[in-house]
Amino acid sequence: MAMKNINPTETKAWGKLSNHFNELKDVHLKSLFNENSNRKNDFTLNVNDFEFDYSKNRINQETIDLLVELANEVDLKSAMDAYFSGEEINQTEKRAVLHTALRSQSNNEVFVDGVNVKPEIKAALDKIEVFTNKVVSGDWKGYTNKSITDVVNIGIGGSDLGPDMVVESLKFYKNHLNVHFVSNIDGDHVQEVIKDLNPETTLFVIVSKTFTTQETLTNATTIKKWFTQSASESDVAKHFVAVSTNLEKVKNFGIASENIFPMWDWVGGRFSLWSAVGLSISLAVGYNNFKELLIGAFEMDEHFKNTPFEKNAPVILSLIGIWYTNFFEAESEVILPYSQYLSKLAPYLQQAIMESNGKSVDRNGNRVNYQTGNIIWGAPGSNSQHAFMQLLHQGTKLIPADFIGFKQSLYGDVDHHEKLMANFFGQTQALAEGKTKEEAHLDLKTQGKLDEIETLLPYKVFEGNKPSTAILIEKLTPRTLGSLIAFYEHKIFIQGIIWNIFSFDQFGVELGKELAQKNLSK
Ligand SMILES: O=P(O)(O)OC[C@H]1O[C@](O)(CO)[C@@H](O)[C@@H]1O
Repeated sequence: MAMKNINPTETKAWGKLSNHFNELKDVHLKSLFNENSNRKNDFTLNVNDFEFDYSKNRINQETIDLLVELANEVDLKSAMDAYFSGEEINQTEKRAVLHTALRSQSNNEVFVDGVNVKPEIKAALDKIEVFTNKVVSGDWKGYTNKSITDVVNIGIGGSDLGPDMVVESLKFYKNHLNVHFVSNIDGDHVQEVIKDLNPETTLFVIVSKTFTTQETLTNATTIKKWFTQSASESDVAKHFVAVSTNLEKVKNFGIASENIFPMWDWVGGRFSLWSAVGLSISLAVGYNNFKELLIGAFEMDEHFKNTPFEKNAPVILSLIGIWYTNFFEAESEVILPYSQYLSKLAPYLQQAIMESNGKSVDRNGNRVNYQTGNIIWGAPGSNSQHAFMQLLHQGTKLIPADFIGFKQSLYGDVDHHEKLMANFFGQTQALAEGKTKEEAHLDLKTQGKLDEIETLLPYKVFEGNKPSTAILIEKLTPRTLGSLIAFYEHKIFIQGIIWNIFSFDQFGVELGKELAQKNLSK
């Protein structure tokens, strides 16, 4: 099953969507709700512990039908089969894209170049489990025979953002180990992290798929130098482990071969937290929780793989994203998790989404004549309400928003949680409905601001009709987090297929690296 490389704007569905857009573009969400009293139910999908409420989007049933027609016309189904079965869909790098195999809980074999990769994945997971248990239990001893208290993940991009985001998101589940992250080439970053660490009780995890990344190698070298000021070269084996595909380079760096965890070419850096790249996650929350994260992702994979497009959450929400980008000409999407634990979700998704779909050449080698990858940004609510939400409510730009909330809090404080979720729902409602001139007039009158009504009135009106999707999840657990991340990963894939671009390479990061290298050798 090969992918079809179709220019989406040349499909029949695209033409129909353009006509449909002209009919719907000025229709207010309020009238869409008035027209259909069952709209919330009609446009909500329940998937395991998730409720995807997409009713506050500027769509009607015809929009969904036409978008699904578009997905069928570009043959999304064949592309999905190619994605899950290990075909070389990353054609520019001649690689399969198999992060889904890393978390597969089924007995299905998955072949890359004729070799079933499932046994290698299982062996790597076993190694992660054994190592995690040794470190967490205190059986793994440092060079002065003390147990490990601190772990430092040294990596950048996908070798940092994913693990860092998950460790932060699952803080509630964490054990006694303190996990730190060093990524920036800025030497102040590494110094800030190591200044309070004790080399006798710290474990360093160097994560680099290629083991050639300037930032990671520079930071690792600085840290090794710092470590060997108090310990000897032979002690390195007790304190340094690495995750990489490049065994030769790791060994040259002085890492013992038994301390090397594998990575594979068929996993992209920004999709790699499910592999040993997630070692610091496993160390922070224990292997069982790491496994739960994988199971959650697998559950979303199964939903995506086996559900008709009309009821398929990643498919429907990706298509709605296309609707905004290519018809409403929205340029950005905001991610608003109503959980402080998810404060690193937006930066993580920035790499996942923008490094994947920030492309302007299609799969036939032609420059695209339509918009692709969006600008992703965001921060947790309720803080964001007191920061940038003004622009969403009354600014000139159309910014579709993903609100992510949980039915239960983790510590169980009902008062706080009720207030948090009242804000969550209040924001989506305010964005959708707005406030009319009449309503604003009445407010000013009630407030006794009679003299100022005429001057203040225009500023007090909210147009509304601002789209949002509410992703409501039972509770933040390793499992639901896994599903949430997998949901966004599939969104990236689907949108890349529709836009007819290659989502899994990242040549755009190279030129700047080359020029930095040239500057250094001047
Ligand atoms: O894991 P590595 O090979 O050090 O790469 C780190 C990151 O650098 C990038 O290649 C971009 O510069 C990312 O795609 C990747 O996640």
